[in-house]
Formats: sequence, C-alpha cells, structure tokens
Amino acid sequence: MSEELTYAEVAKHASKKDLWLVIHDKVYNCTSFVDEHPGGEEVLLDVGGQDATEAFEDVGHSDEAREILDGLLVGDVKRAPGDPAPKSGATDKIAAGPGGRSDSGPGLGIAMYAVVLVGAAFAYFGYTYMQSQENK
Ligand code: HEM
Repeated sequence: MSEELTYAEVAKHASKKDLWLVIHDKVYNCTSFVDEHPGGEEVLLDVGGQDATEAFEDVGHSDEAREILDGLLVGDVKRAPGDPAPKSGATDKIAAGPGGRSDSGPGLGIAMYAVVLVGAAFAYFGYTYMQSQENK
C-alpha cells in the first residue's frame, strides 16, 4: 500500500533534516541517505521537495542506486494542475561542467576565426593605406 501525496505536501520536505524527492512520480524520503550519497549532499538538497527525475536520470545512476531508492519510498505523487513539471535542477550545473562546455566550443571557434579574419583585414588595409600615404 502506498500513500498518495500532493506536490504541495512534498514541497514541505526540502531541508537536510527532512528531505523528500520525486522521481518518476514516486516520493522518496532521502533524509537518511543525504550524508551517504556518493554524488554529495549538495545535489540532493538542490532538488529537495521537488521533482528530481531528470537530475537523477541524467547522471545515469546504477541499478544499485535504484535499489536504494526502493528502500526510501514514501508513496506516489498526485499531480494537480499547475504543479511544476519535472525539472533537471542540479544536473544543469553538472551538464555545464566539462562535458557541457564543449557544446559551446564550436560556436566560440567560429567567433575566434571571425575576429582573426577581421583583424587581418584591418591590418592589411591599414598597411596599404600607410604605403599610399608614403608614396605621396
Ligand atoms: C534518492 C535519490 C538518489 C539516490 C538513491 C542516489 C544514489 C547514488 C549512488 C548509489 C551513486 C553511486 C553511483 C551509482 O551507483 O550510480 C550516486 C552517484 C551520483 N549521484 Fe546520486 N542518487 C540519488 C539522487 C541524485 C540526484 C537527484 C542527483 C542530482 C544531480 C545525483 C547525482 C549524483 C552524481 C553526480 C553522482 C556521481 C558521483 C561520482 O561518481 O562522483 N544523485 N548516486
């Protein structure tokens, strides 16, 4: 038998001493696990009282991690209209880490080429201008 909890109810449990997470529409009480989490307490606190489905899945947690989840189950979440959609939370920061930064790499590369080209063009025209002045 599992309890049905509203989103508003889950949102009340967002502190380190009382931490619930929603993953795949199920509510987990992670209070006892915060200190043991191999990924650190910070990421769990970031998504405390919220939907952590995306954050949890983005990391690609092992089956072992999923077994731990089973032991923390409190109940099912009952979504009401206007409840927040699943969000990625802390994973944004992780995605923007070494892997995420490479995404902006190609864009920056093109910008760098443009700067070099424009610089070279200025240098060329400046040089020819000075030459023409000298020849006067
Ligand atoms: C109650 C929910 C969670 C449980 C039971 C859990 C459990 C675990 C476990 C057992 C590991 C070790 C690696 C593995 O077995 O996959 C791990 C690693 C990790 N977890 Fe979680 N996790 C939870 C939620 C989250 C959330 C919401 C995030 C948010 C981003 C997160 C981020 C990470 C990261 C970044 C690692 C990698 C740590 C490393 O390899 O240095 N976890 N987690």
